[in-house]
Amino acid sequence: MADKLKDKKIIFVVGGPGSGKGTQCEKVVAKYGYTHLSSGDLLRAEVASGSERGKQLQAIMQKGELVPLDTVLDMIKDAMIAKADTSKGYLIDGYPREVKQGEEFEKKIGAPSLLLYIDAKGETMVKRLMKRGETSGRADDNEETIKKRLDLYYKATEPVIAHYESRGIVRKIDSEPPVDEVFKHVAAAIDGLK
Ligand SMILES: Nc1nc2c(ncn2[C@@H]2O[C@H](COP(=O)(O)OP(=O)(O)OP(=O)(O)O)[C@@H](O)[C@H]2O)c(=O)[nH]1
Ligand SMILES: O=c1ccn([C@@H]2O[C@H](COP(=O)(O)OP(=O)(O)O)[C@@H](O)[C@H]2O)c(=O)[nH]1
Ligand SMILES: [Mg+2]
Repeated sequence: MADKLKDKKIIFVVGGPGSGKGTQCEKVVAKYGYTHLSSGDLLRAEVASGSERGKQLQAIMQKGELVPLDTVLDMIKDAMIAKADTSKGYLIDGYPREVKQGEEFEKKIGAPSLLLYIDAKGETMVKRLMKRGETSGRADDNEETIKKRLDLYYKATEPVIAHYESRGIVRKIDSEPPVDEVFKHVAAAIDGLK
């Protein structure tokens, strides 16, 4: 039941591949006890399960393309409901990827109170992902797929930020500095919520 999700705080965390969304979300969990749901992690868990659906997802992700909207939204919704009794709020990391995804999320679940826009330069993101790729085991942390993810980010995801800007809920965070420095700004944005 989506009723369970009424009145929960929702924070969208949007930024390019390797901008540091996951890193900052972990720190928010530690300080504020929000529930962290990374759409990419949910998809990778489905791939790891070896299911038929997982095999289809893997092919899409390997190419750096977007998985169909309903698939991701259903996964996020299920994960949110599973945590609803203990959660005071949710960090939705890596979602929405395109304006339509955000609209569907709001229809089925609810409106976000804040959008954290984690912003790094393209060359920084590429460098970080190439480095992460040395140990991450992620099939998409390779030069060719990184380039595609970055292109798709600029094309499909950046318009999401403009879409929410008019509502006054976007906080842009520069993620070029060291992690703890960046987190100070993230924390200030969340403190401003109450
Ligand atoms: N200097 C600096 N490096 C960072 C910061 N955040 C992350 N990094 C580095 O960048 C890499 C990518 O960070 P992630 O948090 O995995 O990035 P992400 O945005 O979740 O990336 P995807 O999972 O690909 O969407 C990490 O392995 C860190 O080494 C930051 O705030 N400052
Ligand atoms: O809402 C989403 C989130 C992720 N993905 C897929 O999952 C991959 C990894 O997403 P993640 O957020 O983990 O990493 P990023 O691409 O931001 O580096 C993407 O390239 C997409 O193929 C998707 O299709 N829809
Ligand atoms: Mg991530």
